[in-house]
Amino acid sequence: MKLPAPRLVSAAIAVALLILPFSGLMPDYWITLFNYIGISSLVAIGLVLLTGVGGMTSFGQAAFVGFGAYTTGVLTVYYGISPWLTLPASILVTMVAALAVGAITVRLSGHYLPLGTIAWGIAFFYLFGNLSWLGAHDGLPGIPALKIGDYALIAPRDYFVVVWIAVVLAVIATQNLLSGRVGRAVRALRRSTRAAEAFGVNTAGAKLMVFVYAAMLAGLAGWLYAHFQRSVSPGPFGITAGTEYLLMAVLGGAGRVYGAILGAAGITFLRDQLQDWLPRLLGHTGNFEIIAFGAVLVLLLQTAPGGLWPILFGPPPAPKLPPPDEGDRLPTRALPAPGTKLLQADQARKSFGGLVAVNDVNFEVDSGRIIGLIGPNGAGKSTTFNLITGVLPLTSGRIAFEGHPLQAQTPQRAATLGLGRTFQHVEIVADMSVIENVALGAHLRGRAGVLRAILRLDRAEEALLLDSAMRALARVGLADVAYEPAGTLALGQLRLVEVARALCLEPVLLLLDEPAAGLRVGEKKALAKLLREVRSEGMSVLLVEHDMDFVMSLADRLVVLDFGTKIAEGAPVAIRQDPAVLEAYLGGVS
Ligand SMILES: Nc1ncnc2c1ncn2[C@@H]1O[C@H](COP(=O)(O)OP(=O)(O)OP(=O)(O)O)[C@@H](O)[C@H]1O
Repeated sequence: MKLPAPRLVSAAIAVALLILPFSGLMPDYWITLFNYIGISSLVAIGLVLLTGVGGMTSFGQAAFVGFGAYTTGVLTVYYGISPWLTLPASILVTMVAALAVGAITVRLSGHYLPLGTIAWGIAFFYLFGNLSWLGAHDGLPGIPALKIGDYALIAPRDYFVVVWIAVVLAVIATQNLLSGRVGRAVRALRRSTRAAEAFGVNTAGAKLMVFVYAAMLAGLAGWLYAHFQRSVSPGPFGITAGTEYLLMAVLGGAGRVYGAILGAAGITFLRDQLQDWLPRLLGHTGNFEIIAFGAVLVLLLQTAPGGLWPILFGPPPAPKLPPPDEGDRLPTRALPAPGTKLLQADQARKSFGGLVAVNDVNFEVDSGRIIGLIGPNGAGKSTTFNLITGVLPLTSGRIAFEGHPLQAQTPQRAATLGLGRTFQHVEIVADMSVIENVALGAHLRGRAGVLRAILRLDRAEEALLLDSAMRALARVGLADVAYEPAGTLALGQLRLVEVARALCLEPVLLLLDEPAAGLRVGEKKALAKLLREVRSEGMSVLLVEHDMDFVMSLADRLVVLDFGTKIAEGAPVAIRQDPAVLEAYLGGVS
């Protein structure tokens, strides 16, 4: 049986937490523990975004807590500045440090990225411990308590309010960020960087943004920690603490914001109990809880890699917003007049070492036409697609789109110019709803950035983006599965989701890589009808397809490649009779 909806449970827990510390029933010791849980939750929420959502595993987050803590420590102890004024300074210093470290770190991929975070995590720990003006390994004592007027927030009960207000604000801000246009792009990054880039997402920028956001939350945690502890020393900002924060995010559910609080509570309680019980059981003291944490992590990764939150509460709900007012639409793109020269490939060549995958190919695509790009396996069709869409650079030759040379093309620029594509091997974010996958296609048609999302000022635009996604889904006949997780759909449906996503870009040229593969007969007919419709609206289509009946019945013109070389071009009727094509591709069957 499923527990009640997360919101209900979290509301009940929140109310209980609000009442208990002030009821007199909870001893100070436990309230203190809850304060540490709150402070750790802030770091873990950042890690949810960074690691769970953005896919960047960081062991070094404790160092950013250190930046926040030492900044306020130095400013309050040496310069006597009010702690409330040092809050922005703590966050700003952490932000600057994160920008510097992140600019290098987020470029790393695979296991180099976590290794990189370990490296700077250790480096900052030793830096804090060796700078004499930071008190070296002894740290900085005498940090003042937070005060409201003359009232110092020293009692755990008082500090509880400050900590949990910060946690609630961080949860709201992070949820808001994730539910908008930028958040969708970040969520797409981990599963499909190629898809995100193909629809205009600046992946390096999005990764850096997440990195800095997570560090700022850690900086806030550091500020809270310093004024609660009223002293700072390097110990809590080292790699052990960094690993614990990561464990919190993984335990709760690395992709879920509320999971961060659950994980922080789980690990903090566990550490507290283990530090109590293990020395008694083993007869001497030591950091034995680290061994237990290691065991928990291994067990968790084997049995519940998604963490506890999804097990308890299932997948996150798909976003539903009230539809925009009648007639309210995203701005549309003006399509060129039918017959205008759109795409021109002139002696386009791509070599992979000694292999010439595309061999000085020439062809043109006019607006309002469907052009089929066909050829046997390995003929160079997908490579040609990748040259046009900026995934691969040309070795020589020229490709121009609406007069713009595409030599220094990136996938993001291709999307900006109006090139919308699907992939030969579907690139879908499986754990995101179908409608959000499709809305990713409209990324460039929205403007809302991080701040607007956090402040929830993006709702009107978000409603338009989701409305546009719903319309595209309706066009491909998948409106009824809009709110399902995309991973639950069959391959044929996923291909149609990709078509809908590409349509959501409002492309000038739609590039479809084997869209009919895996489709049933009825679905193929519906897709053919849709492609004729978009052609009549003035859109052009470049279609790579192995299903000859499908492509012959649709295309105005065919370009035939074999071993990277163009061997024929013309109307489908002529191509059917072309001896070179029959020989190379159709195997003599007309
Ligand atoms: N990144 C790469 N590195 C090296 N060789 C590659 C690369 N990508 C493609 N090739 C080679 O280039 C040639 C053309 O491949 P491409 O995928 O473009 O063919 P295709 O016509 O799309 O084939 P299919 O219909 O099987 O998808 C093949 O010989 C392939 O092995």
